[in-house]
Amino acid sequence: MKVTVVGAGAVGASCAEYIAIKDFASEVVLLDIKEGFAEGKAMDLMQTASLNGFDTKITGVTNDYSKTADSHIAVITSGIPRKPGMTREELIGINAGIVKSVSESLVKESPNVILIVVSNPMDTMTYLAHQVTGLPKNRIIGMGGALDSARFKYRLAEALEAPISDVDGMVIGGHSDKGMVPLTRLATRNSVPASEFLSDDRLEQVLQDTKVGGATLTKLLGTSAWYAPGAAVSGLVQAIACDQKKIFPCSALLDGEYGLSDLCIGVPVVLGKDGIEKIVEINLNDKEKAALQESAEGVKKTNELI
Ligand SMILES: NC(=O)C1=CN([C@@H]2O[C@H](COP(=O)(O)OP(=O)(O)OC[C@H]3O[C@@H](n4cnc5c(N)ncnc54)[C@H](O)[C@@H]3O)[C@@H](O)[C@H]2O)C=CC1
Ligand SMILES: O=C([O-])CC(=O)C(=O)O
Repeated sequence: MKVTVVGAGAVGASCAEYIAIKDFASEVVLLDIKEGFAEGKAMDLMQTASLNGFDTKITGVTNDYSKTADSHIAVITSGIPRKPGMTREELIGINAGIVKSVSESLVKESPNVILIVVSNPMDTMTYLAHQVTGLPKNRIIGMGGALDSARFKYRLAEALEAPISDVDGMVIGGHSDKGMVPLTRLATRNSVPASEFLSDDRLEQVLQDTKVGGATLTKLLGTSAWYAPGAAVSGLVQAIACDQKKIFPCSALLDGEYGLSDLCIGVPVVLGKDGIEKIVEINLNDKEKAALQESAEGVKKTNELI
């Protein structure tokens, strides 16, 4: 199993590290446009192999797509991150051009590849990757919901004063400060609805904290987060590589599901060896439907900018 990660920056390197540590891929190719950068990151990571006990071979290349040939999965993290005070949408001017050329180059060398798009604004970049590559819709996946759900679980565990392994929850909708739809009604602590333990106000606070999860970290760090994003991507890569058939909320091209079409937005999907093997349609209540609809309108507005 060969995995390419484009962009050897904070998220790309973290993602390569988690993939390697889980030791399910034979090879990870890190590619960056900055001369020697991916080579350096790959060498540093390889020097953790004997310490962390993995056999995945990580190589780094400077913009040489021939080295990515016949990748099963490719992750696109190339592009600029936001700075405090910015929205993800403001990155579109620079990142759209990068995602377009990177997607084209990847597919040229690996026509059967499954693409995972991370660069922001992610839902629009996922839509753009569809437009420029024409790959079937199961083979382009946007990563946002897996990360947002991990942040939701973190906030739920904090509110419930419970271990994170005891809580479950999912975030659908666009990967943006306003567009995320944390499904508080369906959140649970060990199968018991979280609403049995938390007041409406506390659950609303969890929801709001989740939606600004990325912005909160960007303010603290001066740039956006990378550990949880890298771990979330590695989870998607593993689900595909190991044909796990796990459900993750991912940005998928919709064609009528949830009453939405012609956009990529976060919905629950089954991930397996063919990428998105199924879009799972869950019954939303009127409030959740309205929130998803509003989120979709926001994503469509951003899509108009490309
Ligand atoms: N979807 C999500 O949940 C998340 C998305 N992101 C997004 O991921 C992107 C990367 O974030 P970071 O890794 O923190 O940024 P970073 O600046 O640390 O790394 C980006 C890397 O991309 C490289 N790059 C730029 N243009 C390239 C090109 N044409 N070809 C190959 N490499 C190129 C840069 O040289 C740099 O090393 C940002 O757009 C950020 O907003 C970040 C976290 C979560
Ligand atoms: O906040 C950002 O800009 C990066 C990102 O998408 C996240 O960490 O959720």
